[in-house]
Amino acid sequence: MHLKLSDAFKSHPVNLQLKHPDFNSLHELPDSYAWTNNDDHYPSFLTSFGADDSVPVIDLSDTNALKLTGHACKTWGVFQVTNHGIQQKLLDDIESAGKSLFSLTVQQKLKAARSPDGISGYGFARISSFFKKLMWSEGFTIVGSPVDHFRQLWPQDYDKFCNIIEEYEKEMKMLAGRLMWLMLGSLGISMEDIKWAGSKGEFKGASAALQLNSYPACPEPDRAMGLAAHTDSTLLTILYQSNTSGLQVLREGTGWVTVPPMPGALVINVGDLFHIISNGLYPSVLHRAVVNRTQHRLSIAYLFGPPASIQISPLSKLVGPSHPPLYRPISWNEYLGTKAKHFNKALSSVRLCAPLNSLVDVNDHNSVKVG
Ligand SMILES: C=C1C[C@]23C[C@@]1(O)CC[C@H]2[C@@]12CCC[C@@](C)(C(=O)O1)[C@H]2[C@@H]3C(=O)O
Ligand SMILES: O=C(O)CCC(=O)C(=O)O
Ligand SMILES: [Fe+2]
Repeated sequence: MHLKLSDAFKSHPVNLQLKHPDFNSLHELPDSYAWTNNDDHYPSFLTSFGADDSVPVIDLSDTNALKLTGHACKTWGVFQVTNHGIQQKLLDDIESAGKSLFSLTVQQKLKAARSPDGISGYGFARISSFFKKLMWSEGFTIVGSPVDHFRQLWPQDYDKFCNIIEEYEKEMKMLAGRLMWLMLGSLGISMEDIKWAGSKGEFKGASAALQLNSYPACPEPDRAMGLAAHTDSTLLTILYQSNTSGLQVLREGTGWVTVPPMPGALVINVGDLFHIISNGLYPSVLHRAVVNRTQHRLSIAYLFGPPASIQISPLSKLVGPSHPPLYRPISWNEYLGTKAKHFNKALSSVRLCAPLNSLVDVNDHNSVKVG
């Protein structure tokens, strides 16, 4: 059966609190937003101040980009890219579209609320249901055309906003394809190994979601959580975080490392599905967003994956007698359903054999060893 990405949560509805807060009216942190280490699966005390370990930055025009990408994926599961070909004007346009959206009144935004079994629309992050405390953020997810929702938000000029989204998605899709071939190439995988990429390797049937995240300035940032620690259920994610810091990644042996915003750079996360097809060679990076006292922060994530209902599995070239497949075949839709049910245990729930020593399995985040 050919399911679309938008069908992923039909059998996993989640009822998040519909009434959304007006963050601007909150001058102190309500208890429902105050996180203690017990509320988080990955405590804050792991934050590394001034660690000299920093997320790799790769210039995509560098002749060595393939090798550098392989090393970054293997050792970090995340890297920043420069010279990626996305015009600054487009990044500015999507940022200001996001700002217009989140500055609408709560009543207006709720007209485009995501339904419990839907994928697109306004609301808290889906993973909120796994936490007792609320996150200091709001989000808007776009899968397919945003026109119906945007008509609710901006009855007069929804067209202008739809065009920006369309253009952004077109450019991101091309960049995602380029990054896929760099990441796959670094593993010795070529076009004939990925049938669903199409004869020209342009990933025509790929699915994607665009996630706009808004983190208002927060009266008590040290006790709040912008977006709780998670891995992305994607092949890869392209994140634009503009010029306000907040993104942190968990580095084994070091703790939480801030990904510093660099003008015009984009952050690339290895997602759970790439971890699966690489047969565990590339870890999907655990990350979170923290908030700050004075600045509103906006981030835009392009979540890229395979066609929603094709089965993906560890690539046959990476599997052999000494490297048995670590994961069973699964489609993106099924994986999203699994994530909706098991959250951070989703990857281990599709794992075929237990890691030899779970203390060193970087993608079993329940046992990850941090110093
Ligand atoms: C395709 C998707 C991945 C995502 C769930 C979604 O259906 C669309 C939103 C994505 C997002 C963005 C914020 C963090 C996250 C964990 C969440 O709650 O919604 C991711 C989901 C994911 O990667 O699992
Ligand atoms: O806002 C950020 O920096 C992180 C966003 C994120 O992790 C996501 O949208 O999946
Ligand atoms: Fe994420």
